[in-house]
Parts: sequence; C-alpha cells; structure tokens
Amino acid sequence: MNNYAVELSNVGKEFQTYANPINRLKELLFEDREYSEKFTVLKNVNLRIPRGQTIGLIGENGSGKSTLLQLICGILKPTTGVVSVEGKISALLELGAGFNPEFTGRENVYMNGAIQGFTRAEMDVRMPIIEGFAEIGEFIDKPVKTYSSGMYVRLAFASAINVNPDILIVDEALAVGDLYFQLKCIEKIKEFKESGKTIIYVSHDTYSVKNICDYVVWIKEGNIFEQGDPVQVVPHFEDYMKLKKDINSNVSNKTESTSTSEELMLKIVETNCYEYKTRNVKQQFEVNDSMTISVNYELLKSVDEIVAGVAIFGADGSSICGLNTKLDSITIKPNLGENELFIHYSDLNLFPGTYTIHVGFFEREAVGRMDYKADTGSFNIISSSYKGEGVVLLKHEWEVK
Ligand SMILES: Nc1ncnc2c1ncn2[C@@H]1O[C@H](COP(=O)(O)OP(=O)(O)OP(=O)(O)O)[C@@H](O)[C@H]1O
Repeated sequence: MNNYAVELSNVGKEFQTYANPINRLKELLFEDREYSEKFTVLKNVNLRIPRGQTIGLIGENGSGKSTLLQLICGILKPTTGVVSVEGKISALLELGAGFNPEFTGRENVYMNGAIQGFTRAEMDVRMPIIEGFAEIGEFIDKPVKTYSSGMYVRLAFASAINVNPDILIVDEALAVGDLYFQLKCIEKIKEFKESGKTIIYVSHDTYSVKNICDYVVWIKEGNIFEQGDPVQVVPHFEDYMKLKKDINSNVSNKTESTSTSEELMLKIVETNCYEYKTRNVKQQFEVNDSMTISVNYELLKSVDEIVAGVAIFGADGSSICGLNTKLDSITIKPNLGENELFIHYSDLNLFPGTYTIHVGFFEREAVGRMDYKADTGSFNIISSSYKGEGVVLLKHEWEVK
C-alpha cells in the first residue's frame, strides 16, 4: 500500500462537442467524417493526495473541478494519463448527480450501498443510521424527484458518509443545506478527518476551505495553477477573483444578507457606531479617530459556541478589514436572548469617504452562517485638511539622505 489515496499522472480530459444533435447522428452514420469539435477541459494534471489529507479544490466556474472529481470517482475516463485511487470512494457530487429521481430515498440508499459493495443485510443495519442522520421523515419513502434541494442533500450526505468510505468527496453540497444540517455535516466531516480518512472538498466558499482543508489546489483553465497551504493559496485566488470582478464591475462583489429562516438560531437586530471614549452614537469620524461598533443580536436557540465577524467595506464594495472572534481567539459565551457585542478600533486611519459595515454570526467552526447582514450600518470619515490619497492612512515617516 503506498502513501497516496489518489494519484493523477499527466491527466487530460477532452470532450467532444457537437453544434447540434444532427451532427452527432451524422458522425455515427458516417464514421469517416468528423462532425464534432474537441474541447479540452483538463490538461496534464499531476496531483498526489496523501492518505489522511483534507484537500480543497478551488477555481472559478468552469475551470474543471467537477470534471477532475468525476475522473477520480471513475465516472469519467481520462483522455490521456492515469488516475489511480487506493480505497473506497464515497462521493457527494453536485446536486442532481447520484440519485435516481424516480426511486424513493430508501431505494436510492440501498442502490448506493450496493454500488459500494454492501449486501442487502449490511444495508439493513445501516439504513436506520442513514435515515436518522438525514431527518427527512416520511419523505424517505417518496420518490426523490419530489424532494426539495435541502432534503436531497440531507439524504445524499447521510448516505455518502455512512457507508464507511476511505475517501470522501464533497462537491459544493454543504452550501445547500440549512444551518442545522450544515453543523451536523461539519461535525461528521471532522470526525471523518480525525479518523485519518481522506477528504476532497470543493467549494466556492473560500472561508470554509481555509477552515476545513490542510492543503488546497487552485485549478485554472484546466491546469493546476497553484497549490499548497490554504492560508497562502486562498488569498491569491481571492485577489484574482476580485480583480476579475473589478474588471467586470457590473457584478457585485458583496455577499448578500442571509439568514436561514428554516432554523433561525440567531438574529442580528441592529448595528451602531459610537465614539470610542464617550460611547455616544456617531456617524462621522475624523481620519485618526477611534471608533466602536456595537452589534445587538438575539440568540434564539442554545448552541455551544458562536463566532462573530465584523467587516468594513469601502463605498466601491472593496473589503477594508474583516475580523472575527475565532481568528482573534476570543470566545463568546452564548446567552439566550438579547446580547450586545462591541468591537473597538483604537485608530481608524481611514481616508475620507463612506464605509459600510457587514456583520455575520457563525457556528464555532466559522463555516456555517447563523445570520449575516450586509450593509447593516455605515459611517463617514471626514478631514479638515488634505492628508493623502487612497483608503488607508498608513503610519509613516519620510527620510531624505
Ligand atoms: N460532458 C461534457 N461535455 C462537454 N463539455 C463539458 C462536459 N462536462 C463539462 N464540460 C465543460 O467543461 C468545463 C469544466 O466544467 P466543470 O464542471 O468541470 O467545471 P467546474 O470547475 O466544476 O465549474 P463549477 O465551479 O461551475 O461547478 C466547462 O466549460 C464545462 O462546460
């Protein structure tokens, strides 16, 4: 047994595309002529995933992440190169893949088990565990085509993780479920990780990639563009995506406000800006002023721990400073009912302009959102004299030699 769960050597994947279905038929009938075009999705990919690693795949839409996962799962064959996998894979691929919509949830779970090599008797033992984890009630005996996307992902995750795989593949699935279920999944993924199993995690949510993964691979236009420690690679990717958005500036780069209405655990009520010393509510600050932001929130359900985040954005939507209590090793004691949280900035050093405040509350891993409010408050920086250009007044000294 070697040390790698997955090895890709010079892997390439081409798809044949047809301008219309007639061309596909023509190609079948007239074998000597080509009516298709070749479309290269992956080029010369070399990747080794050590056993026990949690690896994140990131990349913009259409970069080839899902194709790569399908090659690892054996759903697709590579056009060039070799894919070798050691161990049993269980994949939670993008919504829509995996289950037969005409069959009931239960039938699909049994089918999934059979594909994984389990006998009916073995699946009889696992079925109550899967059913209990998914918590979809009587829908387990209804055709999957009647499921909401949330129900689908609940069953898909429960079924994928409870068949004792060596390698778990999670593609964008956690983004669909409600917070309560996300928390259960994150716990389960952590358990899985701690037991030394391999996880391949694909997500557009770079925050969760930084939190969950030990290693990250950035796929760009079908190639590995950068790989390594998530703390280093993810910011490069974020910068690249931000630059792209700035170029296509009609696309908003702000995160929308969200709260999971199904399982509301926490509600952000109000955000205010105060003068640092007097604690008077204030909207306008001088460049070098200090400021306090207060966040009133209501905790509606008891939880073990919560993480709070406050981010300041510029008028153009650029992120100026995003902080959270987990990154600063601050623990918030979760008290049911109304609470007030303060963050003190001792020296703003921002240039004149309007700034907006985004506030978010997360579960203890800071991956699942309990509530998030974009533009929940704002403040202005004014200046009686012209001090410079840009966003931030960096502390500085001039020297001439
Ligand atoms: N069966 C197919 N036939 C032709 N082209 C395909 C096929 N499957 C995928 N593609 C193309 O391959 C490219 C890569 O797709 P893929 O789904 O792997 O990207 P991705 O990085 O997972 O994107 P996303 O983040 O949007 O899920 C896309 O341009 C897609 O249109």
